[in-house]
This record gives sequence, C-alpha cells and structure tokens, in this order.
Amino acid sequence: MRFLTAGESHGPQLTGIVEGLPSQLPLTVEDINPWLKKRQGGYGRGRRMVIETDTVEFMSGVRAGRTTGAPVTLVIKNSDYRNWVEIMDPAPGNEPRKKALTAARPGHADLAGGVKYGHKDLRDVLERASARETAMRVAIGAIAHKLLSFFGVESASFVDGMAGVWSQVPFDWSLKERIEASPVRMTDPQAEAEVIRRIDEAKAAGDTLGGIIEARFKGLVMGLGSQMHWERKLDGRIAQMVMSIPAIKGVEIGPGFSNAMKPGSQVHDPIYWEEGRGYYRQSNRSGGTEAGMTTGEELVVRAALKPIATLMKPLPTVDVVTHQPADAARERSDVTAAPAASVILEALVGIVLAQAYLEKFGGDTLDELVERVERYKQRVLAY
Ligand SMILES: Cc1cc2nc3c(=O)[nH]c(=O)nc-3n(C[C@H](O)[C@H](O)[C@H](O)COP(=O)(O)O)c2cc1C
Ligand SMILES: C=C(O[C@@H]1CC(C(=O)O)=C[C@@H](OP(=O)(O)O)[C@H]1O)C(=O)O
Repeated sequence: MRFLTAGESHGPQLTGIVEGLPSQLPLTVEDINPWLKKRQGGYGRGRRMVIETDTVEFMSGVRAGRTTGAPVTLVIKNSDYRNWVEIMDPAPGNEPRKKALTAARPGHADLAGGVKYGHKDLRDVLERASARETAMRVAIGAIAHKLLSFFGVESASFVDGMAGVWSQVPFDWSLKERIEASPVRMTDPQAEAEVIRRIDEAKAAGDTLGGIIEARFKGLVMGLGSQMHWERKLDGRIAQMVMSIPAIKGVEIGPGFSNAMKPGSQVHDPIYWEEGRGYYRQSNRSGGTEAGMTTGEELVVRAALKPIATLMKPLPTVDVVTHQPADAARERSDVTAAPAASVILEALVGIVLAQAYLEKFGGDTLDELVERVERYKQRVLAY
C-alpha cells in the first residue's frame, strides 16, 4: 500500500491517492470523518480550526461502501480557500495583489525552502510545509485503521506531558473514553487542568508550547517487519513516518530514552511460554519491537513535539528581499498542537502497520488477508 498527498494549506483542497488496498474492505466516510474531527480538536488550536470542518469525499476506488481494489482518491476541501482565492490563484496576473511574506520565520521551512526552491515570497514555501497536509494523511491513516480492525488491532493515543507537567495517571485501555473527552487528550484530570492553565498563560504571553505524545497498539501479531535488511525494520519505518509529522523532533519505541540510562537486567523482557497461550512476556520494556519486528506485545510509540514556531512576540530574523533585520512574520497560529499531534501519531503509525500486514500477508481481497492472518496466528501458537 503506497500513497501520495497533494494540496496547499490555503489552496482549494487536499488530495490523497492510496494504492494497494485489498478489495472488499467496507469503507464509508464515517470511518474517516471522526478521525478528522479529532485531529482538528484540542485546547490551544488557533482560529483556522473554527473555519474548517474537515470531511472527506471519495473520488475513486470505493463503490457501494466497499473498496474495489482500484486506487482510492480522497479529497478534503479547504473552507478557508474562499478567503485566499486571489492569493492562491494559479494563473499569472494577480501578483500585485499578493501579500508577499518575506520575513523568514525561525523554526519554519521559510529560509531553507526559499533558498532551495528560489522563492522570495515565502508563502510558496510555507503553504506545503504547513501541517494542514496531515489532515489528508490522517484520512489515509483512518483507512489503514479500518483494515487493521479486521486483524483485531486496537489503538489509542494521548498527551503524556506538556509545559513541564506530566500525567501521573498511567495509561490504561479503560481510559480511552476519558482521553477522547479531554480537551488536551490527557489521562490525568489534575495534569489536564494545570496544562490548560499553562496554555492560557503561554497564549497571553504570545508564546507557544510543545509536548510529549504517545500512541499504543494492541493485538498485533509477532513478526511484522524484518531483521533481515535495514529498510524493512519496522521500528525504522515507524521512526521515519513519525519524524515526518511537522514539529516532531524526537521519537522512541517504549521508554527508549530512559532505558538507555539503565542496566540491561532492568530493560529486557524475559520470555515465557504456556500451553494454549504460547510465548509471552510479563513486562513490555521494549515497547513492542525487537530487531525491527513486533514482539506481539503492545507497540508503544512516543514522540516529542517542539513548541509552535510562529510566535505572537516574534523572534528576530532577516527580510529575504531587503536583507534588513526584521521581526519574524506573524501568521495566525496555534498556541500548541500536541493534542492534535497525538491523533496524527496514532493515525500515521497505523499506516506503517497496515503496510507491514499487507507485505507479510499479501491478498487481493480482505477475506484472503484475514484468512492468512488467522492461519499465521495459529502457527505462532504452535511454534
Ligand atoms: C497539528 C499541527 C498544527 C500545527 N500548527 C502550527 C501553527 O499553527 N503554527 C506554526 O507555526 N506551526 C504549526 N505547526 C508546526 C509547523 O508546521 C512546523 O513546525 C514547521 O512546518 C517546521 O517543521 P519542523 O518543525 O518539522 O522542523 C503545527 C504542527 C502540527 C503537527
Ligand atoms: C490548517 C491546519 O493547521 C495549520 C498548521 C500551520 C502550520 O504552520 O503548520 C499553521 C496554521 O495555519 P493557518 O495559518 O491557516 O492558521 C494551522 O492552522 C490544520 O491542522 O488543519
């Protein structure tokens, strides 16, 4: 399964093409739109999210609520486009009416992208660097999750810490509903209240916040990915996908960074076997992968999100036309995107996992795939 996305943040629409889905996968917009809604939410988002109500349309590959096996084309319209029609006009002639953005914003694609692609209006850079693109990838992730649901895979995601405040309530699958209802997608009501206070404080100060986010997956079979060659290692593929989310600056599988400070005896997970249950672990300090393959335990993916780069109290920069010192351009902006990023993390790791299932089990139809996954589960038990 491969995919492409296209579309500018303030252009008419985002487009996605997904190729390699099995046929007969039940699929409606209702499988996708709730994910888009969740991605738009979260305390600390800016005014753009009031303008947009993201919903997806199928343009190919789905008939009567099922995939046909043909490439699936998805579209999400940008409601904000109506306010940007002239600025985003592809036809020549509107340039004088365009508001050129020339004060490169530190922390954004503006400077390197402007130099690399030869743009002096940095809008031509930022329109594609914007995290708006993740709306389409989350839509594609929702399809991946739909597929995973047929293999018995379940997922969750949350914000573990923000602004120096850590959740004190450890994740438990029974907390999923609370997380979904939380304005900052936290497990801990006390931490949540404090984090909301700090977001308000940051906003009032013209500042921004990042956070630590986590996604979990249970029900995965042992042996997705491969140790045999570097680019087939599942943890490597997950890291690439996660780092491609705008503003993510660190990724770990399980407690990867804190494990690095401990002796091996406190890090690795002893192996047990029981009749009827097969192989299992009593701990999951590996976070669910060993040597680029799933262990069959929960997969735990954590990521660090930097604070939003556009500051209402802007940092010093240089105007790329005049080369004079300037204040960084101020665009309408989020104060934090950590809750949204946790949803993106969960959706996008789902894509990597769906790809791993499709690679391992093949299958042109959903039935074939499910049958092969079930047969493999029996093999794992009997091993
Ligand atoms: C959901 C989401 C929303 C974002 N919203 C903003 C925003 O409103 N303003 C901003 O400056 N950066 C925002 N970002 C981050 C920038 O897109 C990102 O920092 C920038 O493109 C530079 O890329 P890098 O941080 O990966 O280096 C957001 C990121 C995510 C994941
Ligand atoms: C549009 C989205 O996020 C945007 C991501 C973003 C950025 O610089 O990454 C900047 C902001 O865009 P705007 O200037 O239009 O307000 C965010 O709103 C979205 O998540 O759908």
